[in-house]
Amino acid sequence: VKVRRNYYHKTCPKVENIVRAAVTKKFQQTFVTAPATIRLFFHDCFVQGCDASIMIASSDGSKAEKDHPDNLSLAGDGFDTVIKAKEAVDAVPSCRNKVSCADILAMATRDVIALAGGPSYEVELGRLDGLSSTAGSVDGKLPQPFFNLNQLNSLFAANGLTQKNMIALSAAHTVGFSHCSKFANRIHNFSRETAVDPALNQGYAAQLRGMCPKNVDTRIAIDMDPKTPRKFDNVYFQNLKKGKGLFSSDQVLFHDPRSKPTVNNWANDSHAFKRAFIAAITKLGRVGVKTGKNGNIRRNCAAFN
Ligand code: HEM
Ligand SMILES: [Ca+2]
Ligand SMILES: [Ca+2]
Repeated sequence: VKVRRNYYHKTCPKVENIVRAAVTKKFQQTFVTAPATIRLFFHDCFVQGCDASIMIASSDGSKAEKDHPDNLSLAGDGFDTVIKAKEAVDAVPSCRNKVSCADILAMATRDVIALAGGPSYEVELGRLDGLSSTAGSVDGKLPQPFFNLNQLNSLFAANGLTQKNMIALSAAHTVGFSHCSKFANRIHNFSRETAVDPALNQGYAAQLRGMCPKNVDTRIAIDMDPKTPRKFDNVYFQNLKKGKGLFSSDQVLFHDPRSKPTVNNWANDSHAFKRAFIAAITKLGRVGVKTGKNGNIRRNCAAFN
């Protein structure tokens, strides 16, 4: 493991306080800060590792990761959170250009989870920023909402994460929004026999059809957790037990006998869930960490130095 606690102890000892203050301010302006930042961290870590490659803007000649179709629905507030926190860090003369964008994203993610009522944890630091970002590199690296358990497990295993880690991290869908297109197949044209996915709770399906009618405006997004959309809690698992998982990839965690016991456990035991989530997100933060010549500290998170 290359990342560790207190990495900036000498160079920028107050970095965690500086980031927390900037993130808190942004969170108070809009709740979307929380889900947008958490998802940004996930999409960063699964493509080329946790190296802020997701932050790079496309330039004339090359399309960057953020413009791959799987990343187009990342909310702008996540990017803005990292940029604001970086500005706050760089405003302190001794910290200027000493803290990586990848670490700022990891700290901001930790902070928004706590702000949304989720578990608090010590964040490991010491990631350098990556030196490449291409849309092509995203192909096949991110999970799709129609994935089954085997597909989910193999993609997470490719990043060193277990099925338990995957289930714990999926609970990030306890906050935030989804566009209607991401689950439209489950409520309008599921199969030749039935328009609505039989795994969906009937009442919930009717609600979803009301919020997301067939030719709904593509910009419409709805809460992913119908019960506590603004609280980072284990209600995600309680929802799955009621057939209220929004994506097939959520619902399958309760329907597949291999993952069902874990869902049942964490639906009943929020402390066990919190412990598992902390272990999983800490492991996620270690994926593909760059050090030495493989990275640097970007002056501008959206552009290479
Ligand atoms: C397990 C496989 C996963 C699949 C198939 C998946 C898929 C999706 C999809 C389709 C959306 C909706 C995007 C939109 O329409 O705007 C979404 C949102 C979200 N995902 Fe996932 N996701 C997965 C795992 C994760 C993980 C591991 C995390 C973080 C640890 C995460 C965090 C989020 C968050 C916070 C949102 C809400 C974003 C917002 O409100 O801006 N997801 N996910
Ligand atoms: Ca990355
Ligand atoms: Ca919730």
